[in-house]
Amino acid sequence: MSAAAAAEVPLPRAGGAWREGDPPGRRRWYAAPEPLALEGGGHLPGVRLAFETWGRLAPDASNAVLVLHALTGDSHLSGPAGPGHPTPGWWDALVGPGRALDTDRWFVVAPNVLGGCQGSTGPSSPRPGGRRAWGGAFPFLTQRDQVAAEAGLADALGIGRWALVVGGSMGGMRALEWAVTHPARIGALLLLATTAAASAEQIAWAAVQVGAIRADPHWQGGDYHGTGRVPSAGLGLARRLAHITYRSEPELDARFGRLAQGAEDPWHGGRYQVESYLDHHAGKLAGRFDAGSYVTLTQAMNAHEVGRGRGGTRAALARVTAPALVAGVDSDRLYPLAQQAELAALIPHADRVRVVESRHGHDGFLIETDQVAALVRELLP
Ligand SMILES: CC(=O)SCCNC(=O)CCNC(=O)[C@H](O)C(C)(C)COP(=O)(O)OP(=O)(O)OC[C@H]1O[C@@H](n2cnc3c(N)ncnc32)[C@H](O)[C@@H]1OP(=O)(O)O
Ligand SMILES: N[C@@H](CCO)C(=O)O
Repeated sequence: MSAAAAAEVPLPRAGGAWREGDPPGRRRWYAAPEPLALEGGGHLPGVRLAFETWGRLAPDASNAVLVLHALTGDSHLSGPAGPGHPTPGWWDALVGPGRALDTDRWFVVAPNVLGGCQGSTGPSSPRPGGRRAWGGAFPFLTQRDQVAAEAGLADALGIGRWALVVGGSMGGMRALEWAVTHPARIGALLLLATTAAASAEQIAWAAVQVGAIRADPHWQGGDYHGTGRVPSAGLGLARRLAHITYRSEPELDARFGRLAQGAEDPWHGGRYQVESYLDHHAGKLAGRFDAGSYVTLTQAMNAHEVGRGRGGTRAALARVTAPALVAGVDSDRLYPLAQQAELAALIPHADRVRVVESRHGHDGFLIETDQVAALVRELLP
């Protein structure tokens, strides 16, 4: 740990004596001691990552598990909603005594991604040296930049090697980058519903979402923070479109079919149930997420290509030394199983691709916690 980091933010140390009496899941911050050198050029000063932990770090720091969230997730992996946590933990069923990530045994760390808006530095954060938010001046980030920031957090926590790194979707992209960039720091790897590189179709869906946000007159080139006008209509449209891709056609049909929402009449300005459902998800996201972060993170996902500058996908994946499991969701139309099959085939110590059975599509990796727990238990017996 650098002296500068230690001086800025009180951080836990290996040894297990720290944080007696602190409730698990309390959000903390890591402040990077130096500006972060970015893959696309330039530096990002003042990097902070919000993170939460559960369990206790062993004296030799050998029991740490890193969990990396997806696009609109956060550091609140486990625990109830409360102050600072508008929603309950998004993988609560996996974390706790006796659960797959058994907190009597494992020290679980969940950071909020760099570029996000749930405590980590992102477009809505104050720009160092000024009083305004970064807004549209926030730099372009890649998954590698985000992992570089997370590596700084690991260093500061005294964690040289993770017993397991696990992530789904965008979190899976970062888990993969961890395993390729820092193979010696990974004891085991679990990749869920993710890919070696964003595909043309994934970029296409994402581009329409970014376009919807930028078309909102309140976007103002990303410089809307503090103006009282927020591009929530654009963000809501982006979420509606994204949410369709996160679920499966049979699920939507079985749940909503052609039914009208309550007493509404779709022939006379009313909505179908499925429209109301999308409106609900749009409103929820607009209430908890920053549009600038949505754009930054979406662009970083589009840039994801593990083979870039490493001689291609095959050569990059050959760097992974950890035993790995790669799983996809059978009904996922956004990250189809072929992408996970490719990863499983090319990662040297990966088992055959595993299939999470779910009618829920891509979101199955968040919903089918029993099946995900079984995969975690294979890697952390
Ligand atoms: C719970 C969280 O939001 S976790 C917070 C952090 N967020 C993340 O980590 C992002 C990942 N999470 C997500 O993307 C989603 O929230 C998921 C995947 C967890 C949701 O999955 P599911 O549990 O299957 O929820 P589902 O898509 O069925 O939506 C349920 C909601 O739709 C609402 N809904 C269902 N039908 C309709 C309808 N016809 N009209 C309006 N609303 C409807 C329900 O009332 C429910 O509302 P609530 O979530 O406010 O209680
Ligand atoms: N529903 C997930 C999907 C992204 O993988 C999220 O909002 O993060």
